[in-house]
Amino acid sequence: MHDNLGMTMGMFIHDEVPTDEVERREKAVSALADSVRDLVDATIRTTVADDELAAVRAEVDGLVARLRTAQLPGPAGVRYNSEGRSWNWGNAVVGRGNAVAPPVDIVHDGFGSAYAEMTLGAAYEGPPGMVHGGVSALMLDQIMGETASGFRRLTMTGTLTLRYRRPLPLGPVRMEARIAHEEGRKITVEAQIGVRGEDAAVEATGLFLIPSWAPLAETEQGWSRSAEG
Ligand SMILES: CCCCCCCCCCCCCCCC(=O)SCCNC(=O)CCNC(=O)[C@H](O)C(C)(C)COP(=O)(O)OP(=O)(O)OC[C@H]1O[C@@H](n2cnc3c(N)ncnc32)[C@H](O)[C@@H]1OP(=O)(O)O
Repeated sequence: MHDNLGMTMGMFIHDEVPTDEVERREKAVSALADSVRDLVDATIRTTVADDELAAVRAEVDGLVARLRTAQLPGPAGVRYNSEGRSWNWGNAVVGRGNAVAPPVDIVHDGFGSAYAEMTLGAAYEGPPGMVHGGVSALMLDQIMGETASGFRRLTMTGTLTLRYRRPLPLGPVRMEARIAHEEGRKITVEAQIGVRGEDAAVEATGLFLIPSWAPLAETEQGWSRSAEG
């Protein structure tokens, strides 16, 4: 029996918020996420006394309670309006409202090719002073998925293969992805992440699939590049 695992195109939420309002809200949400990201870094690195930690915690709990006075019943989802603007503020890599996501701007330099530069700080540590291998995989999955999709079609990760060639130090990093091959609903993407100007730390190959329940191309929908699957 064919099983689409419960996911359909209908899970992308049509939300008729005017684009200028989306952009105003996005700025405000991003600014808060930036501050919360700073809070995460400070929480990891602080050496203040225990009673000061407890006092800060009480204030943070108060802030959480204020935000919860009005909130969505579940995750943010992927939304779009009929002007072609889409937004995905909860996405784990590029979500503008997600303080867990490193602040990443993926640049698409033509269909089938993309790159991004970002700084991965203390919150992304695995081996001492190094980027966690799962974080590299996460970042690569996102840029590879976006590259496969090109925001023209919906793609999902089928198989991701990673080769960790050398440890990646925390700090500024660069990743790149390009479509290597494409046949029907199957798109092979190659990518890498590393210190800019140095040999790749992690190399990746991924098979991305346009699900059988999704159209082969969605260009007529005109979704902007901030849409995510
Ligand atoms: C709307 C407008 C656009 C806007 C939108 C833009 C979005 C742009 C941003 C995206 C950026 C997101 C970046 C994060 C990307 C994730 O994180 S996606 C989340 C992780 N991945 C998943 O959850 C996928 C889970 N798996 C599934 O949902 C389903 O198994 C799949 C992958 C959709 C495939 O299901 P299906 O379409 O029903 O395919 P199926 O008929 O089973 O198989 C078709 C063919 O593919 C092969 N195949 C199936 N599964 C696999 C697999 N896992 N590996 C290898 N081959 C496979 C089959 O063997 C078969 O091959 P052939 O026999 O035809 O040769």
